[in-house]
Amino acid sequence: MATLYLASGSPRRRELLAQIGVPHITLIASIDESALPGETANAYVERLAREKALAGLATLAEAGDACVLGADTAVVLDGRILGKPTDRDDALAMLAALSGREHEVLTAVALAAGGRCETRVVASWVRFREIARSELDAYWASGEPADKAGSYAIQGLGAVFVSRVEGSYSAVVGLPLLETAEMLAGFGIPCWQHLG
Ligand SMILES: Cc1cn([C@H]2C[C@H](O)[C@@H](COP(=O)(O)OP(=O)(O)OP(=O)(O)O)O2)c(=O)[nH]c1=O
Repeated sequence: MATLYLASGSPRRRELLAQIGVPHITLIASIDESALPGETANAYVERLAREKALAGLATLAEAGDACVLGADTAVVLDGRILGKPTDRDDALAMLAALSGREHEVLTAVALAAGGRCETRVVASWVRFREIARSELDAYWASGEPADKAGSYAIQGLGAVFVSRVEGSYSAVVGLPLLETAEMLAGFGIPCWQHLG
């Protein structure tokens, strides 16, 4: 069986892969996350996931039978990509824009091995209730928004803002587990390995 590497610094992605019983080794592969001029959100997350997987593969001295997984998540509102906030003002502006509205969450997964690289993009929709100004300040002070796309975490304190989710909950957190399991199977890597 191929050895799976996860090209990600995200603790959420490590936990999600572990949740479905897929052993892996974490790699750190840094890439430039800026969007290209005119690039759609869909094309953006797919490109970043692919670049993370390929950059991860390139760090391995001996690629052998290695398979590298890269992923990227973006929140999309009115066609605008909301990535991780640069600072407090940026986070509060994002959360105020998301307040009382529905937005799309796009997560792309890429698997690279040998000369092969496959990608999938999963779309989900999340609706927020109205958020009060005082809640925005308190939420920022919790530290949770700082490293999350769209400045919130559905799996954390941010859950109190979420009135509705349609699509893949695990994709919103950072890795669509159904689609990831299907893709891994195509590379000969099964899930539930902890069951023997
Ligand atoms: C919307 C949302 C995002 N997120 C997180 C998932 C990702 O870690 C992050 C989006 O940023 P990404 O750039 O996709 O990922 P990352 O920089 O954290 O990790 P890496 O590129 O090394 O894989 O936001 C949540 O944890 N919960 C949520 O509800």
